[in-house]
Amino acid sequence: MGAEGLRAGTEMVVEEKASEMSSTVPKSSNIFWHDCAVGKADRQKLLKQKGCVVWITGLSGSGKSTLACTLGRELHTRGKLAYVLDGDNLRHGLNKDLGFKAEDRVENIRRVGEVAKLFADAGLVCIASLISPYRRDREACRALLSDGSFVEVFLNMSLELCEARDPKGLYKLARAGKIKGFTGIDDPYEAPLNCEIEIKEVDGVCPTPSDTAGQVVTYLAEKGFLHE
Ligand SMILES: Nc1ncnc2c1ncn2[C@@H]1O[C@H](COP(=O)(O)OS(=O)(=O)O)[C@@H](OP(=O)(O)O)[C@H]1O
Ligand SMILES: Nc1ncnc2c1ncn2[C@@H]1O[C@H](COP(=O)(O)OP(=O)(O)O)[C@@H](O)[C@H]1O
Repeated sequence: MGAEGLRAGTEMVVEEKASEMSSTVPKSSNIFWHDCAVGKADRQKLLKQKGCVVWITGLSGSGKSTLACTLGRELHTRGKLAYVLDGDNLRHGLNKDLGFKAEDRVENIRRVGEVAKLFADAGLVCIASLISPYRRDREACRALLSDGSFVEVFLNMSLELCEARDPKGLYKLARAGKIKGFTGIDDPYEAPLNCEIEIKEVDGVCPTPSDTAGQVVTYLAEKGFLHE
């Protein structure tokens, strides 16, 4: 095969691989996918686990960060490598240029979805905890992962409960009109329609973080993510 034929063939493979790996068509042209000799399967073998994303969604105060950390610790104790991507924390760095208007939230979720996908590709259990209020954006993150490796956990706590907790005093500020566009008050939260795990209050009592983390660990184990 001449140099031209080889180049065309290589570009075709590169385009196929890139479209498999990326969510959107890149803006830049003349970019090429470069594969490495060590792949996801090799990393999973090394770690004795399978990469996946546990995506925790819910209102502010619903317990996302608490669950993310409890789950992270539980997996660590079991010798499984996990990493928490917390919305609040990421807004101090990667997403510090973003606010809370709709388009910023969309971009926030898109970026975290892509980062989570990289962590899963690295072979880790990536725990993402963000309000992620728009269904479409969560579904777009789900679509980035291969079948079954996006596990959506919905902390379905009532606004009343979250507002009563109000650990940061943000609901109080939102009610006083000092924060505009606060999720659940004057900005929407779209509940998942088909999440893998839904956590609800039972007789007004919320399951403990430890019980919920246990439920997620059981799910991950049953689906085969905690062994190679
Ligand atoms: N307007 C408004 N609406 C909702 N939340 C607000 C807002 N302003 C600040 N905060 C604080 O930001 C945290 C949510 O960040 P996220 O990145 O998870 O939000 S989102 O997914 O982009 O909607 C959220 O943290 P959590 O309480 O842990 O959910 C709040 O502390
Ligand atoms: N399962 C739970 N039961 C009782 N209180 C909880 C539970 N999970 C979290 N909390 C408390 O609720 C508040 C909000 O939790 P947090 O994890 O910060 O929520 P979010 O990240 O969704 O804003 C905190 O004071 C936390 O200690």
